[in-house]
Amino acid sequence: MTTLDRDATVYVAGHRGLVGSAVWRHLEREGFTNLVGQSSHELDLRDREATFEYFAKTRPDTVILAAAKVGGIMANSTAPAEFLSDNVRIQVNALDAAHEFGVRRLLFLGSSCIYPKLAPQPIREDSLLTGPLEPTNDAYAIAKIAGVLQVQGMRRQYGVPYISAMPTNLYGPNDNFDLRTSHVLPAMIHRFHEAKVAQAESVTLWGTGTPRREFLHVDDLARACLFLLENYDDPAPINVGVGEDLPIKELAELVAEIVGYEGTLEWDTSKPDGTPRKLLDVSRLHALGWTAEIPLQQGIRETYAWFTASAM
Ligand SMILES: NC(=O)C1=CN([C@@H]2O[C@H](COP(=O)(O)OP(=O)(O)OC[C@H]3O[C@@H](n4cnc5c(N)ncnc54)[C@H](OP(=O)(O)O)[C@@H]3O)[C@@H](O)[C@H]2O)C=CC1
Ligand SMILES: C[C@H]1O[C@H](OP(=O)(O)OP(=O)(O)OC[C@H]2O[C@@H](n3cnc4c(=O)[nH]c(N)nc43)[C@H](O)[C@@H]2O)[C@@H](O)[C@@H](O)C1=O
Repeated sequence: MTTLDRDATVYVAGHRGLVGSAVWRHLEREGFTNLVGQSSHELDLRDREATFEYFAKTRPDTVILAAAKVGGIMANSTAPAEFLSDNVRIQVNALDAAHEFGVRRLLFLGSSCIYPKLAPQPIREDSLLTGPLEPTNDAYAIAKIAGVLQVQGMRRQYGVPYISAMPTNLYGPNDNFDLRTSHVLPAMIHRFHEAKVAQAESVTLWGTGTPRREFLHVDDLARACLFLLENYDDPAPINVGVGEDLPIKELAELVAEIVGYEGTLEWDTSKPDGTPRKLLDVSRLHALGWTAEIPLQQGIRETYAWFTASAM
């Protein structure tokens, strides 16, 4: 157990995004006084020289690497070259700069999609690299796997206590609600809200509705990030999830009820389903003493309230 110095410089890379903004809020609540962040316009982490200059100037003590090119199933499957290239460049530059400028603690965020498409459920950390990937996000997964391996390599070669966490599907305030590029939960909130306002008779969702997914509120993830930085120091990536999943069809019914949409659901089966199931085994995290706290229904209610307030 290492208690992070509340006055040390902590760089939250991606601090305006879903995860980075939640991490920032949590660290502020926990008394951190010297948080730093840059928008992608101020610092494009794909630019190696600019990244090294920023680290040289800022000299962070701790880094949470939540900057990435991120998107839902369609964004991933239609722009694989960008998902691979952007993410490899962002993480290689940030990790190299962290080592060069003496960052003491670093958390790299991967994703549950790095595991094989048909991994035994719930998915244990040691399933990594045991089978073929899900084709709709294989490019992104390969980039993230490279990040996990770089962190492991840096630990072995330089002896730095850097770690990797693998969150399950996330949701919450500051998510991307764009109907083409978002993940399923923000897409459903947006679609059902629009349909309620327009009094539409039906809403069309993607795929068959049969795949199962697990959803973690981003405020829970933010708590887990600090917890891991203070309590976890191992080369193996660690899963972060709730330990429960549900079919997309049931999620749709739940979101429709919360939003107050009473029309029917249609399924566009020309759109991809993705992996049939992605439930993380969270027993290692539970054994360390951390569990998720925000129930799905409450989290969706709060996210819907945030969505309507921010759309005003
Ligand atoms: N959302 C999810 O369901 C999941 C996310 N994760 C992981 O969590 C991390 C954060 O994801 P999330 O918060 O959802 O994503 P968001 O898209 O909400 O945020 C991504 C952030 O990265 C920044 N960013 C993107 N490209 C660059 C760049 N070239 N240079 C500098 N900054 C950049 C963006 O900055 P700006 O806003 O200034 O443009 C933004 O703040 C990622 O590593 C992702 O893989 C893992 C599992 C699930
Ligand atoms: C976090 C994770 O997220 C992605 O993987 P995913 O879980 O498959 O992504 P998703 O949230 O977009 O979809 C989940 C399920 O939901 C169905 N679905 C229904 N209707 C809509 C809909 O309207 N939009 C979306 N996006 N999906 C829909 C959709 O067909 C699929 O069956 C990867 O990018 C991966 O890289 C990654 O890291």
